Amino acid sequence: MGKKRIYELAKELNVSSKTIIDKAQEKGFDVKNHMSTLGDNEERQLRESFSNKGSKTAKPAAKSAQATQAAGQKSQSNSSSATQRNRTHSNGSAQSSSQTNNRGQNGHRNQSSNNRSQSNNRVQSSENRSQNSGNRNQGGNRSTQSNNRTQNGGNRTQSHNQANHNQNNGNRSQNNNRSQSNNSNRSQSSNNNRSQSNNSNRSQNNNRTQNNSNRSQNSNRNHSGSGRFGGSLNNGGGNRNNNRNNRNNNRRRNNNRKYNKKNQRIKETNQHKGAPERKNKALPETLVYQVGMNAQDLGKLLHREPAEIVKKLFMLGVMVNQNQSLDKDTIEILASEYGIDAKEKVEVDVSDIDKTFEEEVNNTEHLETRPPVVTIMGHVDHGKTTLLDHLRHSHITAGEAGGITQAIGAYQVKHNGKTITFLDTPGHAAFTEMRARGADITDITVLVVAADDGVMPQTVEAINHAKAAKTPIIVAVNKIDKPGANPNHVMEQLTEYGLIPEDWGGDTIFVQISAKFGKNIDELLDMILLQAEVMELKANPQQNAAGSVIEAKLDQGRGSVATLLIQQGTMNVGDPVVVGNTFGRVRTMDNENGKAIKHAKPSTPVEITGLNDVPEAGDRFVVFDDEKTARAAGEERAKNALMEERRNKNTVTLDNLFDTMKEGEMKEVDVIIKADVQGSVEALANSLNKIEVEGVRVNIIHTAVGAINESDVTLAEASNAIIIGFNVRPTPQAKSQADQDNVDIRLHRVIYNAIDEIEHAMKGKLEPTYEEEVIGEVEVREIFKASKVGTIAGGMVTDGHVSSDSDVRLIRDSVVVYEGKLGSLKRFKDDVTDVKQGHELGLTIENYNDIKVGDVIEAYVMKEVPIE
Ligand SMILES: Nc1nc2c(ncn2[C@@H]2O[C@H](COP(=O)(O)OP(=O)(O)OP(=O)(O)O)[C@@H](O)[C@H]2O)c(=O)[nH]1
Repeated sequence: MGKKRIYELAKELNVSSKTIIDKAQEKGFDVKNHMSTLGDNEERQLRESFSNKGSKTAKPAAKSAQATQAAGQKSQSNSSSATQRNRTHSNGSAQSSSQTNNRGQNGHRNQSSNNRSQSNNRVQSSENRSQNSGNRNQGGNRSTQSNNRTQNGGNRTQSHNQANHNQNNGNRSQNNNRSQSNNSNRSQSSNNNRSQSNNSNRSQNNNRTQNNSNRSQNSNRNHSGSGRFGGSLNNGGGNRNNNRNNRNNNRRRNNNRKYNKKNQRIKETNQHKGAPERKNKALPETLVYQVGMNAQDLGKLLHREPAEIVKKLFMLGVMVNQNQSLDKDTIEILASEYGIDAKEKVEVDVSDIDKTFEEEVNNTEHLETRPPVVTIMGHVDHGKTTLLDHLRHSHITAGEAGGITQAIGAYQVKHNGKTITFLDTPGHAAFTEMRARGADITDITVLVVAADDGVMPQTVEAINHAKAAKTPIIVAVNKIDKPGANPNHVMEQLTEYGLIPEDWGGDTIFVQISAKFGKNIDELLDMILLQAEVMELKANPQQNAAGSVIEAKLDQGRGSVATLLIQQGTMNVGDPVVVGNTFGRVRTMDNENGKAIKHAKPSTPVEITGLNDVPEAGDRFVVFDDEKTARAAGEERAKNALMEERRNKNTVTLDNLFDTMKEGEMKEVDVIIKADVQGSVEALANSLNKIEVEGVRVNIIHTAVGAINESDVTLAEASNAIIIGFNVRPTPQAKSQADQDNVDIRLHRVIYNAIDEIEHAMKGKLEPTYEEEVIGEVEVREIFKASKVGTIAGGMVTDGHVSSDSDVRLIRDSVVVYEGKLGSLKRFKDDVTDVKQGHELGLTIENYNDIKVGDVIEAYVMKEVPIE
């Protein structure tokens, strides 16, 4: 026997799945939902705990049976009029009643071979339905049920119970249940027939009893057409309806018979085999479904006729046609009826290429070692371009405008038979900008520091940017050929930033080079490869390509041209690709030397054409299996405007810091400190490091002396950091960039305030401070009373102005009499938003009428106080 599922046990025990789940969890069983399975021991324990409850649940049934008896006796004399009342409800409720009954029977056809216990189960299930899930019938039937119970239940229930007493005392409560259910059947049908048929058929087959009930409905309804209400209703129509009802009922009766026969068959089959018979094609092992599928869809997946699915659902108590959408629970129960597992197929949002990208990048199959991707960073003129130039044996420096690297490029060099990919960025800002757009493409950072110049501000920024990106740093101490070169001094300086040479007990690789003369360049490449080896950089060349845009432009002749770095998979000419918000097919693909290639493996930079628009640097790209999907995804993304998304991106600010921390998204609050002098930077950093709140700590990712610049804002945006400015201000460009990117800049003049503010924000106590600002004064010169609006003060603005959203203070003889809000503000008869000094006005004060001539009304607003 297979393991029992929660819902199956729930059905058997006549309790909700949730009750079982709760109980199971209470007992420490590992169950999650109604589909969870139970071990034999667990099942036994649960049964035991519910067997106690079972006797409790039987009580109300017994009670209601008693009530039935009593009521039945009481209302016997009224039975004919009550019958009429029922009839008025007849049509709709009769239908649902027959449905209910059938459902109940079929749903439990497998549970027992004993007729009596079948009927018990049936009763239980119909009760379940009326209590828990079958809201469908409740409203319409309730009144008729009670009436019927009153009329019919008495006699039959009595005799029935007596019989049960004689037969089996243990079943008493169940039998009572049954009589209840029969009563409710009866509610929609007639008494006489039912009582006859029930009496004669009950012991044999309850299905038939229902059919009899249906039949009896017809006779009653016909009766009613010509009976008490016949005259007042449309007689002819009534007959027509009755005939139709007869037909319907006959059909239903036939159906019921058919189903009953079928049920009997299935019941027998199931009793023997325990699992439904498999027809024609084998069932799939798992039903991979989507919520909302209908019987037709499921039929295709299960290799079964939709009609069979509908029937099966019908037996499970779900009345649907082939086209009706089904919910998750129904589909899962259906699958378990077929004895197979069900798994929901989650709708893939093709336009969410970030998700696809992550999946592709995190794929761990067929992994092969890939070349490292290296970014060279450093202070201006320290020799980045010269180094790359030497590596590529070309002469970029000579052709560069102003000698400053202008474009982002990417190149591959071969060393000892291995490949290294170099990204040439115009500084750390671009590097961080790429990161801000989600393109974490650098594996290793080479920090170039001129030995004659030493550590400069941008060297420090570069270190912090690389650290924030969590890439290992290899220091290339450059220009060692120069007379004033002092590599040791550079090494000393860098220890302050945590970059300690291996010789000195640290773990940072230092290489002393001369980019200009090519000294120790091979050693540098060796070290890069060594670092790469330690990092075990791998990718799967067998899957669809995914990666990032290094740069892109519109070329007059070739259209959109994009330099891409392939981070995963292999890109082929002809591949359908979505790049950022654009899409296309790879028409041509060149390597960094301008040579056309057909395939490109991970870590390869390529230049492609074929996109329908120009993507942005830092955008991600994903190759799709077919062009149709790529187009759909690209168009969808274009529609959603990626830029818009970025703007709405939830950046961390002090205002939302606490909430973000609460959501468990944060373990560290990243902070950038800029101050006027180094002493303040250190004092602030030390104090902030000491703040400890609920396991969250402050992490200072960058500190420097000087104004807050664009690079700081970019770093803050990429790292979700807050910038604290101490005695410094942001540059205008940095300010507008921060506004645009929602980067929180906090400016302070007192260290204590800065610390206090961060601490309060971390504790969720940060509240804006408001200050009252008096904006104007009005002298009341006249009073008007209006029944609807109350007292209207006519007067003159003697100072400042009054605006319609002002708060007001009524002052009489220099004493504040009332404070409240302005109700209305008028000039002559018009509502206005503002009245200036020297102008007359009319005003009311909300909820205050005791205004007098000579009063002074002071208007004020509450202003948020900017943080010091
Ligand atoms: N003597 C000497 N000069 C070097 C060396 N490396 C670079 N230079 C010189 O330093 C100057 C600046 O070099 P670049 O390579 O343009 O420096 P960069 O870091 O790329 O500068 P930006 O592109 O402005 O960020 C050039 O005149 C180079 O010739 C070196 O190893 N030795």
